[in-house]
Formats: sequence, structure tokens, C-alpha cells
Amino acid sequence: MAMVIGLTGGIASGKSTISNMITTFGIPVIDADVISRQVVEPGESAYRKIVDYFGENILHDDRTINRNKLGQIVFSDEEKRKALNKMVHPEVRKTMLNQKEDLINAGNKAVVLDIPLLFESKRTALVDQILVVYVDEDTQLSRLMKRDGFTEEESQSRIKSQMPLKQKQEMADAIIDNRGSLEQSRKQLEKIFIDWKII
Ligand SMILES: CC(C)(COP(=O)(O)OP(=O)(O)OC[C@H]1O[C@@H](n2cnc3c(N)ncnc32)[C@H](O)[C@@H]1O)[C@@H](O)C(=O)NCCC(=O)NCCS
Ligand SMILES: Nc1ncnc2c1ncn2[C@@H]1O[C@H](COP(=O)(O)OP(=O)(O)OP(=O)(O)O)[C@@H](O)[C@H]1O
Repeated sequence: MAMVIGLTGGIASGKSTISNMITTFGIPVIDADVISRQVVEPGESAYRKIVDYFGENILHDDRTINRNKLGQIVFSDEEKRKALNKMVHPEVRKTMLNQKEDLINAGNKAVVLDIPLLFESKRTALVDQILVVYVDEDTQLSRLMKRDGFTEEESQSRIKSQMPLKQKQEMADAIIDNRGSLEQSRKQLEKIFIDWKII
């Protein structure tokens, strides 16, 4: 039986960074953020629903979704965020499950699902083990501001739209403390994978 691992954490805690490391161990990763971008391309299933609900003013001139604008709306309005989630999440889930089946059928011993909202969306039953990428709130805030160029207020509204990372850490099967260097995180990851007998 292949092991299905849920990789989660908070915004800018380092999920993509750890995902990249995981692939260097030969373990495939399916990234919910990547799929959530594909399912809202013009012509894809969730696109029309989003334009109908939020209006044409969230579109770029080429009619693709202006993610920055949509982000500003949904991270300051819980009701609109929930509405967007309802349009996007079922499509993301379907695609992820199909890709997971394909990877398992291809003989992979373990598959990682990178799902930022694994706990918030109550999707923990999809996975056998949960790996949380943890940083403290100050580190999270400063890495988010630096990476995306958001103000402190914009960053805080995004952080506050998620379950506190501390709480996620308490529900994890394994934790990577990503406050230190990348090399330190890599060592923690390797140890976890050896414990789980997948490398
Ligand atoms: C609001 C949108 C357009 C902003 O796009 P943007 O390119 O700026 O961000 P991106 O999609 O890369 O997400 C970055 C991070 O934001 C956080 N985040 C994204 N959506 C949400 C949400 N609905 N609630 C809480 N946090 C979220 C996650 O930590 C994610 O890793 C986009 O995030 C979106 O469509 N969100 C709804 C779908 C969703 O929940 N995606 C995340 C996992 S499926
Ligand atoms: N150990 C580390 N030391 C220093 N910087 C780091 C470390 N890990 C990640 N970063 C940086 O922190 C930022 C956030 O990391 P990353 O993009 O991997 O987070 P994420 O959890 O995937 O974010 P999101 O939820 O927005 O998708 C990036 O700019 C990344 O380069």
C-alpha cells in the first residue's frame, strides 16, 4: 500500500520550499495551489462561476483572472472567501485525487499532497500522515511581506484567514521546524522519511 502524505502549514511557512526538497528524494508532490490556478483559467470549470459572482472587474484585459485583485477582495471578506472556496475546492479535489491514483498506479511508494487548507477544509481523511511545515508568526509575517511585497496589513489579513499554525502543529503526525536554514529543514525531512520507511 502506498503512503499518502498531506503536506500543509500556513501561508509562506515554506510548503513549496519543502515540496521541492521532497521531490529530490524521488517522491512526487501534487500541489493544490498549482491546480487551483489551472481550474480558473478561461474556459475551465470554475472560471464562469467566479466571473458571474465577482463581476468582470476582477478580470485582466486578456480576460484571465486578476489574482491580486481577487485576493484583495476575498482576504478581507469571509463570506466572499467562502463563496470562492466553494467554486474552486471541489474542482481542485477531483483533479488531485485523479493525479494521486495515477501516481500510485505507476508504482510510487509514497505520494505527497500539498494542501494549504487541509485542516480548514476538513480534508484530513484524504491522507495517511500529516506533515506540517512550521514557523513562528513573526517569521511567517516577514517572509510573506518580503516574498509577495504585501504591506503588514495585507499580510496579516491573509494569515488571519487561516487556522493558526500553532494549532496545525498540534494536530500533525510530523513537524518540520522551518525557522532555521534550508539544510536544517532538509535533515528533519530526511529523518521523518526514514522513520516512515519511504526512503
Ligand atoms: C485568492 C486567490 C485568487 C489569490 O491568488 P494568489 O495567486 O495571490 O495566491 P495563491 O493562490 O498562490 O495562494 C497563496 C497562498 O494563500 C493561501 N490561500 C489561498 N486561498 C486561500 C483561502 N481561500 N483561504 C485561506 N488561505 C488561502 C494559501 O496558503 C496559499 O498557499 C487564490 O488564492 C484563490 O483562488 N484562492 C481560493 C482557492 C484556494 O483555496 N486555494 C488554496 C488551496 S486549494
Ligand atoms: N528555511 C528558510 N529560510 C529562509 N527563507 C525561507 C526558508 N524556507 C522558505 N523560505 C522563504 O520563505 C518564503 C515562503 O516560502 P514558500 O513560498 O515555500 O511558502 P509556502 O508555504 O509555499 O507559501 P504559500 O502558502 O503562499 O504557497 C519564500 O520566499 C521562501 O524562499
